[in-house]
Amino acid sequence: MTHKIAVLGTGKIGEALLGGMLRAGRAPADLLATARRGERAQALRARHGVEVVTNAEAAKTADTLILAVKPQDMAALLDELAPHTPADRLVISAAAGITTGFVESRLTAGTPVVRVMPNTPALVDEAMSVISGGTHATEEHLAHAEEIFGGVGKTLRLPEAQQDAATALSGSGPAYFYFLVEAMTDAGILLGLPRDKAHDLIVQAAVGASVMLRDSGEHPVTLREAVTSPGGTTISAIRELEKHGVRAALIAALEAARDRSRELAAGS
Ligand SMILES: NC(=O)C1=CN([C@@H]2O[C@H](COP(=O)(O)OP(=O)(O)OC[C@H]3O[C@@H](n4cnc5c(N)ncnc54)[C@H](OP(=O)(O)O)[C@@H]3O)[C@@H](O)[C@H]2O)C=CC1
Ligand SMILES: O=C(O)[C@@H]1CCC=N1
Repeated sequence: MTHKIAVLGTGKIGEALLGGMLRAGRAPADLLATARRGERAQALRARHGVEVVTNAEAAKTADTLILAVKPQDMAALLDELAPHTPADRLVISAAAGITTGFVESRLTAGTPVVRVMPNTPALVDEAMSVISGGTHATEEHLAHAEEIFGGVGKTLRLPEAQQDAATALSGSGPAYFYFLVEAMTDAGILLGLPRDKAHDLIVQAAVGASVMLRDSGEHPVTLREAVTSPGGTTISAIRELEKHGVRAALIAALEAARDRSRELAAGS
């Protein structure tokens, strides 16, 4: 029997996962999607060739349900799903803050639930997905989640207590880098470069630095020191970053993201 996977609430992250599963070789017939609006359903069918069904149909038909609605929409979705979801379905929640306990409490007792925090580089198969199991999730369920999310990048298992922190680091992480690129491109404008050239210079510096961080095995401090020539340009910039508290700002920013994830768990 083929294993059917449904994405429920196919927005930005849901569509990224859907596309990734297709690139990884799953047949469109083995995938289902759900959407709230007709035009969204139409666009998903046109772009991916998958069937777009109701949430109830997805719960009845698919073996694995990936819930990708906003945390604020999760309670309503679970209440809609509960009467149609047999306890043998694997339910994977990708929502920030939402605990496996919350999902379990709204579905049939014994339903296996896995919490996953992916990120948008799933679109280019470079996601980081952090995986935690709920009360009834077995090794087999976790391995199945790893197989799905491993198709769009790296996976890491962490205790659920660390999911809010992981959300702050890797879930939201890409946004911080885009923000830095945007700010550094503005700096290029100030220094008199055309915007498109400034953008290209910073993006390639970011790509090069990212590949070195990932592949060189060197600590970031070592890599930074190699750029920082005595009496040179880099240390003049680093002094300004330290003077303006950029390290403290980043620590505070990620702490705020972690706290927001906790608030979302509480339904606010
Ligand atoms: N964006 C990201 O980088 C990441 C997001 N996440 C998590 O993924 C989830 C979705 O985020 P994101 O993709 O950014 O948000 P989106 O708003 O793009 O996606 C959510 C989608 O769910 C749809 N939806 C809401 N309720 C229902 C319902 N009852 N039935 C069917 N579809 C429904 C929405 O429809 P409509 O279009 O009508 O609003 C929307 O298309 C969140 O919980 C977030 O925490 C996790 C990791 C990274
Ligand atoms: O901003 C958010 O809430 C979601 C979760 C992680 C990334 N985006």
